[in-house]
Amino acid sequence: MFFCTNQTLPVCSLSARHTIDDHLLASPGGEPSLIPVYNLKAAITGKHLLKTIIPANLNPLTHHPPLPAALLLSLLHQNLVGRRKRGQREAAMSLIQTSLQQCPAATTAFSQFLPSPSSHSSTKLSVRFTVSCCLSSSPMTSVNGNIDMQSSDRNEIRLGLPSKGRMATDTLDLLNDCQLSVRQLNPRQYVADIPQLSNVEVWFQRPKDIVRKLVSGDLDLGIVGLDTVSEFGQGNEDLILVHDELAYGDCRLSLAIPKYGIFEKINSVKELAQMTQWTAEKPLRVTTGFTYLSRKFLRENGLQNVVFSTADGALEAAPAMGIADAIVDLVSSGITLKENNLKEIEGGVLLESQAVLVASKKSLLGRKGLLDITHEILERFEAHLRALGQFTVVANMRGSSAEEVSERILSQPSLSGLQGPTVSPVFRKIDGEVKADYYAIVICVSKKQLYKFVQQLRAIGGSGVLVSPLTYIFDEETPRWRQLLSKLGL
Ligand SMILES: Nc1ncnc2c1ncn2[C@@H]1O[C@H](COP(=O)(O)OP(=O)(O)OP(=O)(O)O)[C@@H](O)[C@H]1O
Ligand SMILES: O=P(O)(O)OC[C@H]1O[C@H](OP(=O)(O)OP(=O)(O)O)[C@H](O)[C@@H]1O
Repeated sequence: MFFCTNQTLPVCSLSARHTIDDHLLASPGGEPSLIPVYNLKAAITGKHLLKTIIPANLNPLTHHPPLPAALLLSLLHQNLVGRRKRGQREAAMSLIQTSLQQCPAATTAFSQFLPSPSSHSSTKLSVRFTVSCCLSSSPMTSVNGNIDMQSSDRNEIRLGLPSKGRMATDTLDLLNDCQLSVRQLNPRQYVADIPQLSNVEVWFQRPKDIVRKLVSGDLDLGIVGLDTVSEFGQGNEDLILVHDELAYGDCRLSLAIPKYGIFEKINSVKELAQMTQWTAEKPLRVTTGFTYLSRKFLRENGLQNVVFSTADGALEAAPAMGIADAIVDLVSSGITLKENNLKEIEGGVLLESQAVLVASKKSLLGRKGLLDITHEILERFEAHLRALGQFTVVANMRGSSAEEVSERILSQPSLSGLQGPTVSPVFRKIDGEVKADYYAIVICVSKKQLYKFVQQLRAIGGSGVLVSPLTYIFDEETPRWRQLLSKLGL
């Protein structure tokens, strides 16, 4: 990413590698279908495809007010190394050229950089673009090398999801289970949408970048582990937990020390802090990816003389390599610690973590439509997660009236379900007359309690028990929604 200037206008250039193979291959009959992608007129208003080539933190197409027509798409580098026939390549180039010619500024750039046809000799077609936008006013600033497009200017709501790692698949599964499937046109594309939620852009990012971008205002909502929010959010009050228990990504952030040597008899943080070894000259050496939380935790636990080092993974190797005395890392099964001769100690858990839905408070209060979208996502998550732990049980019970059957059921507190049983008569023809001497009961039962429930039901005359999974349980109003409104002062 780089900046350049022209004489009168501030110009920002972004470069992004983008392969056009997929668009070519996807088109019926192998004919290039580049016009929607590279037609600059369409690009200015049609946000859809140009997003493919624009990095997450700048979207000139959705910039509001709309950018002046001088959106400059310049073809910088062309590397034709694909399985393209010469005719197809030429057709593609001609389409690009036609499209670019619709923007006078772009035409110049294109003719400057268009490679000669003789260079189209390889077997895979890939093109690197630079997207430049010229602005008559300058809403862009450069902050630590990042471009700040005054993100509040955009109209879309942005949801950040983990692009890879442990959380990625489970997050998509959760959304899928809530009928909020993410539609990603190309696995290499970092932007996607959720057809059920209009005006929502999904941006795939590394978990820590999701938190950073929530803080910078480049994302509005995100799903990451609580550990990541706590470490990279660093207590920032703009970050609000909308749902703090999404029921996956369970792990704990723990301090661990070797089982051997000077630590053999150390079994608690208190004992670790009381060791006389740690001095200003020879401090406790801790390797962690969570320096913010670790520093706070160790200080609060009386460990003053500590130095930190970081690594991107496999931290458990650090003590055995002689690089560290202790580590602070995520643990779930504990196998990695065990296999590396390390142990957790009493009082050494910094944080219990699982996946959470987090939002920017500023966005919630300022971005049009975000509160409604957040409400919908929250309701769907809550309804799905509540249902996950429950079965619906339908059973028959002989009785003289619905009230009498209900009384029998309610006499057993564990049979009362969420609000109480639904009891309805089962009509049969008895001696030529339609009568109800059986009642069907419908109750929600915790999955863990199912067998005990069936036994109790039988004990009071239940029979023909049918058990089925539940998809959603929508409550009257989710307590988390009320909590969110109160955190926002609404
Ligand atoms: N062993 C584990 N068991 C369960 N959940 C874990 C475990 N390790 C990590 N997690 C959760 O998954 C999240 C992502 O972890 P992962 O290691 O995949 O991140 P990453 O994107 O590869 O991070 P990094 O950018 O540091 O490489 C963590 O923040 C945590 O919430
Ligand atoms: O308690 P366990 O079930 O053994 O899991 C713990 C390990 O899982 C995570 O690492 P990950 O596998 O994501 O690899 P990494 O070390 O490269 O981050 C974490 O950093 C631990 O190393």
